[in-house]
Amino acid sequence: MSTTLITRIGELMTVDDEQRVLRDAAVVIDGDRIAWIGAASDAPAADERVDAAGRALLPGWVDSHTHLVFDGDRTAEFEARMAGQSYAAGGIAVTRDATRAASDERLAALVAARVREARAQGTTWIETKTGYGLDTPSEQRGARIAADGADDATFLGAHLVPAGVDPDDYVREVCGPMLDAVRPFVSWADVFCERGAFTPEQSREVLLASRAAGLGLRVHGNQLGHGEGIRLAVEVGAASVDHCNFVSDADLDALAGGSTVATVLPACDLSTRAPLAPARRLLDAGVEVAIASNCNPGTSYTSSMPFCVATAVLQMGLSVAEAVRAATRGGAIALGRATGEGAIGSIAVGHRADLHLLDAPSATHVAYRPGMPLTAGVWKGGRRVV
Ligand SMILES: N=CN[C@@H](CCC(=O)O)C(=O)O
Ligand SMILES: [Zn+2]
Repeated sequence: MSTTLITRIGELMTVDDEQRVLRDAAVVIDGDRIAWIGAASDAPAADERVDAAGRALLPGWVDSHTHLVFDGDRTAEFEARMAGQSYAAGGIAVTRDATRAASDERLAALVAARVREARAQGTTWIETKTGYGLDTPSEQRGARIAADGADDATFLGAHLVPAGVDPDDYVREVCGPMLDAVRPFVSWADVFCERGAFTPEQSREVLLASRAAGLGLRVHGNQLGHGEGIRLAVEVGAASVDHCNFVSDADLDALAGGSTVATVLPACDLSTRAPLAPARRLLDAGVEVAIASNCNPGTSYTSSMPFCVATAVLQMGLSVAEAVRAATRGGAIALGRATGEGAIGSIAVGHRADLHLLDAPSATHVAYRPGMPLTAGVWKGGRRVV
């Protein structure tokens, strides 16, 4: 297996247990793993040498929440929103129709193109969901395409009750034949627990059936108003509850007392003109916070993690170190992949060599120069992909 030395790193943000930041540092990649970290002056020789010339090196972004398996866009809905309308779950049906009409090949190509866009901005691990099929054959197809195109695949049959279908019948289908059909392709299940989507009771039913089928759990919760999504996520031991725009003191206590990550979605909050998720308050209460893009055609048509990190710093009150951690290690924790051999989201010996070289001397530039193309190189599993 060949080795690569990345040397003369101006700022190496490890996001490791001690949150170490090394200056004039080097990293050695061996195969798909990180084999060595230390001072550039002590670095061992390697087959290939990359001169970072003072640039910053970070873990690749871990985007733990996207919906990439779709066709069509929702420009008209976005324009209406910018003219004052509020977001409602019903728009999901527009994307469902466009997605069902697309061929398998076209959908797979769309997902691949979206993953390439994300990677070009430093994303090295990406989760994606079904949820624009909404019947058993279409959800199964979405699950297969999600599993082929992304690193983690999530079943979101409980995204919207299709018009004309009885909600209880639909929940029975999600928990029965649909779950059986997607099971070979996914390791996670998610539910949109919100007024206009699924009630807490329906959501609990879907989550418990999914857990019984061996899937890890995630919840879309408290996006459009106060409700039970966050507390339900903690109660069932979900790995993550995502959105969290409306967080009561009881929700905060539940999160602080549990192990569920609160995933905030800054680009979605801007695109829906929602109150920003209270990431500062969550961190201050000791809650593990992740940042993800929520790339989807309805509420957040971007996969730019640098944009999300910049927004978290500029608008949500996070420090650069907190935002970088949330967008790397936080996402890895939300996907159960932050520890052990081959862990992602931090730079440590034995972890996967998923790395992001910035065209800047420090990670601060991601927030200081928002919207600028600052990705100089990306390694995924030790292989240079950008
Ligand atoms: N809120 C639920 N699901 C997506 C939006 C889906 C859509 O509107 O197409 C989200 O995470 O924001
Ligand atoms: Zn989502």
